[in-house]
Amino acid sequence: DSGSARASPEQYDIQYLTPVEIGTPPQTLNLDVDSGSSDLWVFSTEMPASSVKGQAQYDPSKSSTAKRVQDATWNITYGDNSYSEGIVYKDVVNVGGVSFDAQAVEAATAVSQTFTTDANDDGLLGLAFSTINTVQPSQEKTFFDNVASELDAALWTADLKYHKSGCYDFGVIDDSKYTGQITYTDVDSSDGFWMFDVSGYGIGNNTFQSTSFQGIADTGTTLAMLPAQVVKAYYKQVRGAKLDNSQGGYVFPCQANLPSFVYGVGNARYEIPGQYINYAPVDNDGTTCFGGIQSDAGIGFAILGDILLKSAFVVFDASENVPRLGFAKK
Ligand SMILES: O=C(CN1CCCCC1)Nc1ccc2c(c1)OCO2
Repeated sequence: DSGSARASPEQYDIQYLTPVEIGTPPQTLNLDVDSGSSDLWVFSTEMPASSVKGQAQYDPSKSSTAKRVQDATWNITYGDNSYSEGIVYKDVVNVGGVSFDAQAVEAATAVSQTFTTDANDDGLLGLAFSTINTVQPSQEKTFFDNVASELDAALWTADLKYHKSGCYDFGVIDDSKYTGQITYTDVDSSDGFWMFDVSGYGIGNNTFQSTSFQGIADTGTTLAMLPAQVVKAYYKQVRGAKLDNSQGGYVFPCQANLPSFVYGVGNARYEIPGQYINYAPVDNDGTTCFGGIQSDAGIGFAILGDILLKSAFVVFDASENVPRLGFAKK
């Protein structure tokens, strides 16, 4: 079995949304596929109308295959302090043609303001490791863990794009989506994340610095949060850039000509074009812009979010004893 689903960007590529069919007859919700968390949760008819502003809601009462998981609850707080909680059903879930008939569908009963204000995002589909799923008293499995044994290969791939729709594929590596070789590197999943070593970095055409640091491949995070010294060195190359704590990070004149950012995976080198690093204006007249590369200070590891992931074709491979990540140019 294998399948493919669209990943469509919201404004500024803040996140990418993927249509997911839930229940019988299928209810289609647009979810944020998030390799940085492991709960599949949805806006639902179980939450107060005041916290729903345009989102599609999962209605278990309209699904003949929905079964309540008695006494099960969940609650999750993300790195940006957004929050959701609720109850649990088992139901059919279909992503890009890959289906599982008893997936834990976590129906929200409450969400934080940031979720309510994003009318297009109907919930999340977590693809990190099931060890950090938040359902209590019995932890549930991610969609990928549930379907892995049925897939032609126990892997999924991310082909995110700059201001364009891309794809998440399940069970197959589509060789037409990348060029050259895929470079693989081992994953340390002990914290539940797709965590690996970045082997170094380079700024524009400057010499590559072979200084490795740990990071997680996180499709659910917009920006690339990197070690403070790396970020400082990058913006030193941008005239007019400054760390503006009132904005929450480095900003620069929107007209700035940004250098590219090179990152290493093993002996391979991948480049984020400078254009990708001009994330979005912070003011209405578009004079000051917010950087797509920011500091990971206080997190404990780097977060390789969409700004970085969209520069490559990425393989999330659980087919061997040790999980691994593959990167290829495209
Ligand atoms: O919170 C997220 C991503 N988050 C995923 C769920 C939807 C809303 C965005 N990323 C994140 C992860 C670690 C962080 C952080 C942000 O800010 C500081 O540390």
